[in-house]
Parts: sequence; structure tokens; C-alpha cells
Amino acid sequence: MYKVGITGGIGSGKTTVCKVFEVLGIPVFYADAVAKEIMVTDKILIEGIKTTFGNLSYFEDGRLNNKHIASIVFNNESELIKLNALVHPAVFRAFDVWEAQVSPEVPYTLKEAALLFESESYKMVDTTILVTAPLQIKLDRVTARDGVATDQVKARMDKQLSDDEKIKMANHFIINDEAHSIIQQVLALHKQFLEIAANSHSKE
Ligand SMILES: CC(C)(COP(=O)(O)OP(=O)(O)OC[C@H]1O[C@@H](n2cnc3c(N)ncnc32)[C@H](O)[C@@H]1O)[C@@H](O)C(=O)NCCC(=O)NCCS
Ligand SMILES: Nc1ncnc2c1ncn2[C@@H]1O[C@H](COP(=O)(O)OP(=O)(O)OP(=O)(O)O)[C@@H](O)[C@H]1O
Repeated sequence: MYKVGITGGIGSGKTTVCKVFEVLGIPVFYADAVAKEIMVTDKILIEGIKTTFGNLSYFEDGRLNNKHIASIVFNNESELIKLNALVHPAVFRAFDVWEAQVSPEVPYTLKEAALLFESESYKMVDTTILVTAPLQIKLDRVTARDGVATDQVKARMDKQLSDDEKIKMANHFIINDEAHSIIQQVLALHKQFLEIAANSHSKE
């Protein structure tokens, strides 16, 4: 199965773009959402997180205390490395399980991950898309969506590769500012991926 990875900085709109691909019938693996899911279901991971970040990492009813963990890891690089080392291998395994159950009729799949390039999961896909937007638009979107302060969003941006670095690594681009239609850009890429998938099928 042809695998496309899609990423973008916080607030770039990668999830929004993925929803358009889903409308076209393309299955999407949302790595960030899966990370959140397994952090409350995988017992070994839960123990690892409690041991590393304290019992406050979970509420009594088992929900993840996002704010507690975020306040530790986005203020301390070495703590973030520890969290990533606990969570990312489990997400990679979940992706393999998910990919194996996708219908063979599907032309290609999408893997949406905030840290596609940082976590090296781009090496596990065939091609990559980078979603970009100007800094101020990203800040406005995230502060409006999450009700958080600009400084908190900037702290998270500082923990991700810059767009300049990601542009060098990505194969395809979607500009998600106020001047470009994401629908037209998604349709153009979808057409390209369908052609690649059809050619690879005919060679099998
Ligand atoms: C620290 C946590 C609890 C904070 O939760 P919160 O609800 O505030 O954020 P959420 O998960 O919705 O992420 C929002 C955005 O933050 C950024 N972000 C999340 N995790 C990371 C990270 N490890 N490094 C850099 N940026 C990150 C991304 O842009 C992401 O899209 C959560 O982000 C988390 O568990 N992160 C570790 C898992 C991970 O790396 N996920 C991302 C890729 S799999
Ligand atoms: N083209 C657009 N026009 C208007 N609003 C948009 C557009 N693209 C995204 N948004 C809004 O901006 C916010 C951020 O978008 P989205 O959640 O898709 O970004 P993301 O890159 O997945 O963010 P994160 O890294 O935080 O998960 C959302 O509230 C979304 O509805």
C-alpha cells in the first residue's frame, strides 16, 4: 500500500487538510490522537508515564492530565525527550497494526503526525506533505481553538523543527493561508497519488 505522511507545525491546519482527504475516501491515521488514546489504555505506557512524570499525570478517573505533562515537557527539553521515547515507539506499533487492517481496495493511506520529521516516522512512508501557514495565522488559530496564551503556543513551536527545515525534507506542499484554497490543493495531490498508486498496482 502506498503510504503518504502529512505534517505541519502547530496550527498549520494539517488535521483540517486530512479531513478533506477523508471526504475523498482516503483512510487517515491520526498519530497525535492515537498517542493520546494509547496513553490512557496501554498499561505499560501508563506506568512509564507515572514513574517519569508523577501520579499527577493522570486524574483519578484515568484521564490524562495534559496540562500537567505539557507544563513539564514543553519547559524542559530533556523531559520532552523522555516523553517522546515512551510514547513514539508505541505509536509506531499502532500504525503498523492499523495499516495492516486497511482494505486492499484503498489506493493509498495518510499518516498525520505533528512530528513526522522530528520522530523520523517519515522514513516509514513513501512520500510526505508539509502543510504551511504564516506564523501569525498559526498563533491566531491555536489561541482561538485551545483558549491558550500566545507564549504557550510559541513554547511548543520551539520544540518542533522550523518550516525552513521541514521544507527541505518534504516532497509536497499545501499552503493553508487565507489566499489559497486547500480543497484545490488536496484534489491536485490526490490525483497525483492515484496515478502513482495505479502504476505501482499495474507493476505488481
Ligand atoms: C504533552 C501532551 C500531553 C499535551 O497535550 P495537549 O492536549 O496540550 O496537546 P496535543 O496532544 O493536542 O498536541 C497539540 C500539538 O502540540 C504539539 N505537540 C504535541 N506533542 C509534542 C511533542 N512531543 N513535541 C513537540 N510538539 C508536540 C503538536 O503540534 C500537536 O499537534 C501531549 O501533546 C502528548 O502527550 N504529547 C506526546 C505525544 C506526542 O509526541 N504526540 C505528537 C506526535 S505522536
Ligand atoms: N483554512 C482554514 N480556514 C479557517 N480556519 C482554519 C483553516 N485551517 C485550519 N483552521 C482552523 O485552525 C485551527 C487549527 O487547525 P488544525 O487543528 O487543523 O491544525 P493542526 O495543524 O492539526 O494543529 P495541531 O498541531 O495543534 O494539532 C482549527 O480550529 C481549524 O478549524
